[in-house]
Amino acid sequence: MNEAMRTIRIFDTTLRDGEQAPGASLQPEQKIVLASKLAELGVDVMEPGFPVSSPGEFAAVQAISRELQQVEICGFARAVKGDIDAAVKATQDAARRRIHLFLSSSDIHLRHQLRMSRPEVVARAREMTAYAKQFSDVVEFTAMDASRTGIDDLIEMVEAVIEEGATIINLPDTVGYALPNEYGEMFRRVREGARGGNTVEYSAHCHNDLGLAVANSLAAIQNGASQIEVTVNGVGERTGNCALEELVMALSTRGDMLRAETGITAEKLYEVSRLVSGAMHFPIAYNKPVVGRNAFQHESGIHQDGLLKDRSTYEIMDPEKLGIPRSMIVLGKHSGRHALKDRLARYGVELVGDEMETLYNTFKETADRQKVVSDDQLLQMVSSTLGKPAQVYELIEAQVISGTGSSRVAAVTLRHLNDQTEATYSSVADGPVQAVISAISQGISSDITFGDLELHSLSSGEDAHAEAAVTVEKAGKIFRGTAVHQDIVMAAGLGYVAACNSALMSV
Ligand SMILES: CC(=O)SCCNC(=O)CCNC(=O)[C@H](O)C(C)(C)COP(=O)(O)OP(=O)(O)OC[C@H]1O[C@@H](n2cnc3c(N)ncnc32)[C@H](O)[C@@H]1OP(=O)(O)O
Ligand SMILES: CC(C)C(=O)C(=O)O
Repeated sequence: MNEAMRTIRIFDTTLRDGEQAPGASLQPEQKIVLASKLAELGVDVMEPGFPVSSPGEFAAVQAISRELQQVEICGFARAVKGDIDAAVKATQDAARRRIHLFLSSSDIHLRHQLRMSRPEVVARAREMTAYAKQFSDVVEFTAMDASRTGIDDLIEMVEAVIEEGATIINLPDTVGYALPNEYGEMFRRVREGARGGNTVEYSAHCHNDLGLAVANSLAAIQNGASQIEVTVNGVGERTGNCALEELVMALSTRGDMLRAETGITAEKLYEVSRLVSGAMHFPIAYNKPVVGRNAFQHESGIHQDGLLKDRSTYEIMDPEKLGIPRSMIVLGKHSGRHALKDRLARYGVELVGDEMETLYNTFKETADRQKVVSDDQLLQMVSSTLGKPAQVYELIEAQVISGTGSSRVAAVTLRHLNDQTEATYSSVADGPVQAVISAISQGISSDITFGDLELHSLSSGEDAHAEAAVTVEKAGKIFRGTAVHQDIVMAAGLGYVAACNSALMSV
């Protein structure tokens, strides 16, 4: 018989440990917006900051405690009265709150950072836990650097804080050093070996220095942890923390083996990931699990063929269930005829026999010279194969006047391929890309609205090329267009026109 499913509590520390990543600092107003999105996502506990660390941090934790009554709020503190007082005060108005205090347990930290003896540290842990307990029934105690602590020393500290009323014991892998079997074993030994060890809840908090944060968190779950501390996109100190989206999807995808689930609404994962990335100005790696651009995109013909026959051949999760717009096929030099035919069919184009072979050969020659082939380029190839236009709009020219003043002036020329007319449009905006997009919009059907633009550099150096991916919306549906150009403004304009062509020609 299958083991019963356990529910794992998600403790989100994006706004505390996540924000400790160099360059990730957020303003209190940004924290408030992100906190409400995290609450919608369904996190169980939220650590919105470190109240004693600055007036802004205190204000953010206080505002979030007041506004988000549906989530348990955590006040973070060193084993110092002043820190606990600040955490208590900042979380005063939360509907449910906990005090989270931490103190190092490893010899390395005791000797080199705290410069305290073990008896002194254990006494401090006791005293501060008892102090925090006066203010909150729920007290989480973290033995910092637990994974590099001798097991007897760790058990001694855990027993002391349990006696003083700690209700949750967090055993972090502070420096991302542990291996999954060691980390899991530590939880088992503390749980079974500490006096009162079976009366408290256990939490894992893992860092990703060796790329093991998620694996270690799963090992902790398999050894009794019922709370996992995570951050969106895995942001955090150094190489970051256990990524919320990766842990959640590992549990949901491999629930058959892990027998544990969370209360996270998977459909919101992608949106929250993008919001955090935007607010922190931290781009998401293309190959990042779950939310990275390539997580559900395929360029190889054999994979594309399998996916078109049945997506389970090469995908273990459904991107649409994660709120990720599906665009699984990317055309490039590794693509085959099945993928080409599928893409053409989206535009109502069907080529057979020699025409298909001609297009395929042109496609491969072009693809050999560049990273990816955009839809716009493909449709141009179709036009030359058939000897007649296959797109609705073509961007003939785009010019922008930039300068030190506050506005940019753009002029674009569009050709309407059905009747071969050309027209020029102009616009003024704050930035050059905005000016070009706005000028193009004037010549495009009014039922298409601009959605989003992502610009990336595909290479570095003087001949660097920009890749633009643009989305537009028509009748509630999203369409995407991509373009590559040495001129960043042209790349954006061509990508926009490609997206509009997709919207107009899509069947
Ligand atoms: C693994 C983690 O993520 S731990 C959290 C790390 N996060 C942060 O540090 C972000 C916010 N920090 C800050 O704003 C500041 O460091 C503050 C306000 C907390 C402290 O600032 P300062 O008082 O100027 O101290 P500073 O940061 O230079 O040094 C840390 C001090 O805390 C002590 N300390 C470190 N951890 C603890 C702890 N858990 N309990 C008690 N004291 C501690 C250190 O030993 C050192 O003490 P010392 O001054 O006696 O040598
Ligand atoms: C203090 C704890 C929670 C921590 O952030 C760590 O050990 O990395």
